Amino acid sequence: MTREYLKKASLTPASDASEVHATVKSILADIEAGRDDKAREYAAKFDRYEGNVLMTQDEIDAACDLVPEKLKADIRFAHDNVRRFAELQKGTTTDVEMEITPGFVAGQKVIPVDAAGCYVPGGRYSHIASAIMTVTTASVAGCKSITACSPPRPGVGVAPAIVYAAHICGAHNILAMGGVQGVAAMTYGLFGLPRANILVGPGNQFVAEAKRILFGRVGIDMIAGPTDSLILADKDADAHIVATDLVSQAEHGYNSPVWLVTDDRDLAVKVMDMVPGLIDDLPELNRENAFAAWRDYAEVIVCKDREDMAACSDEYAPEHLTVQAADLDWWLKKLTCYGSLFLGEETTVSYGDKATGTNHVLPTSGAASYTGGLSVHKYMKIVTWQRATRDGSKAVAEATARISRLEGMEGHARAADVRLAKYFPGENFDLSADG
Ligand SMILES: NC(=O)C1=CN([C@@H]2O[C@H](COP(=O)(O)OP(=O)(O)OC[C@H]3O[C@@H](n4cnc5c(N)ncnc54)[C@H](O)[C@@H]3O)[C@@H](O)[C@H]2O)C=CC1
Ligand SMILES: O=C(O)[C@@H](O)CS(=O)(=O)O
Ligand SMILES: [Zn+2]
Repeated sequence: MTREYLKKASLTPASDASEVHATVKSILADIEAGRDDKAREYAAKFDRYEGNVLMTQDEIDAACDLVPEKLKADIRFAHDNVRRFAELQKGTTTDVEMEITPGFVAGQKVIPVDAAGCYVPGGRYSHIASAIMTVTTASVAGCKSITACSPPRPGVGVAPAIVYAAHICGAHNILAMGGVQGVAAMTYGLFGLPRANILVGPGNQFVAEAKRILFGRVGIDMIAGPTDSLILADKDADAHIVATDLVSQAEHGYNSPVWLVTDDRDLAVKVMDMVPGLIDDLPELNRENAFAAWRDYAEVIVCKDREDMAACSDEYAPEHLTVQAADLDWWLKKLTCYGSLFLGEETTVSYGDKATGTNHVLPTSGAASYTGGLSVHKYMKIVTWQRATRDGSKAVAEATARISRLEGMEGHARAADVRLAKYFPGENFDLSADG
């Protein structure tokens, strides 16, 4: 049996890519030329915001005062989990050194980048959790300057809970600016900010494209665009939970794909019957997003067995991958392409999105085939160093001279020759290409 598509997407995240590219490229060029004033113009155009951009301490304090105590406690709970997980990950990459050959030592040193620019999305929803995920990891990495930027609401500014989260997680600057203009402000060093060395954080297709275009002059974490999610479910999965979980991630936006992959046709049919009712039951904005995402981007695929399900999932390389099937250890071992994996019904993508401690800034649109999500490591440069004694350099110099000469790189070879001549006068070396 080949794979059977009970539902096939009519659109993919690449559908409007060239239009988005042209729009973003021209906004970036405009802002690079027109600096702060041009960025303000775009904020007025896209977000109807004309207020202060770089938040003052008084503005930050006033926003924090507006956040209810219970929500503050929840934000601190999530921050603590993300911080401790980031610290654990940081400990896995450390400075090391070894004596490569006698007298010749080579080492690795881990250095955090100076300035991190953290994008916190806020067009449709107030992504408090994204502020926690990005700022906390930058802070644990040891970045000296951390800027959080997020779209302001007209007449209000950045959502107070986002300001509170960015502040307690360690942001040094908070910028009331979203979209391409926010990304540009951090990259070009507008509003008195230092130029970012790395841009991190998720966002819509405009934000993701801005990061993609700017990559090279600034580092980026990855392409973390519109959310996507895949659920692997077998015959024993609870159809209501599977359907609820699919809808939970389709609400992100009209362009958020969700996919169900199963080897049980009956389960697939049950889930497809349930989804429209669950979408109807959502508040208006969420309903509109999920309705369009389910109609245009969702897929339901019946595979012949679990081997085929795993292969199918790896082809999608989803941002979020959930397994609601027997033998979770088998799946953990088998699956290779995902941003974050949720094993069993007892956990769910929403937990990881908001509070578990694993990062929710994750690769989308298949990028999980080559990268994982945001972690403390994305801010850390792993560099190398070396030093040698004169005796220790001898064997390396001889090999270098001969290899360089064989390559035709006489200048390189002579850098070795002069050292051999200086350190070992009177000794003869055969440093010819065929020596
Ligand atoms: N991959 C990941 O790890 C995560 C991804 N996300 C994704 O982040 C996204 C958030 O999107 P939004 O709510 O829209 O917030 P957003 O903050 O990413 O985008 C809002 C900004 O988009 C700009 N914009 C809107 N229309 C535009 C246009 N026509 N031309 C140029 N700029 C325009 C505006 O300047 C506005 O400030 C969703 O797609 C969600 O799925 C969210 C969290 C995590
Ligand atoms: O793409 C993601 O990771 C989002 O699901 C995270 S959140 O739900 O917007 O917090
Ligand atoms: Zn989510």
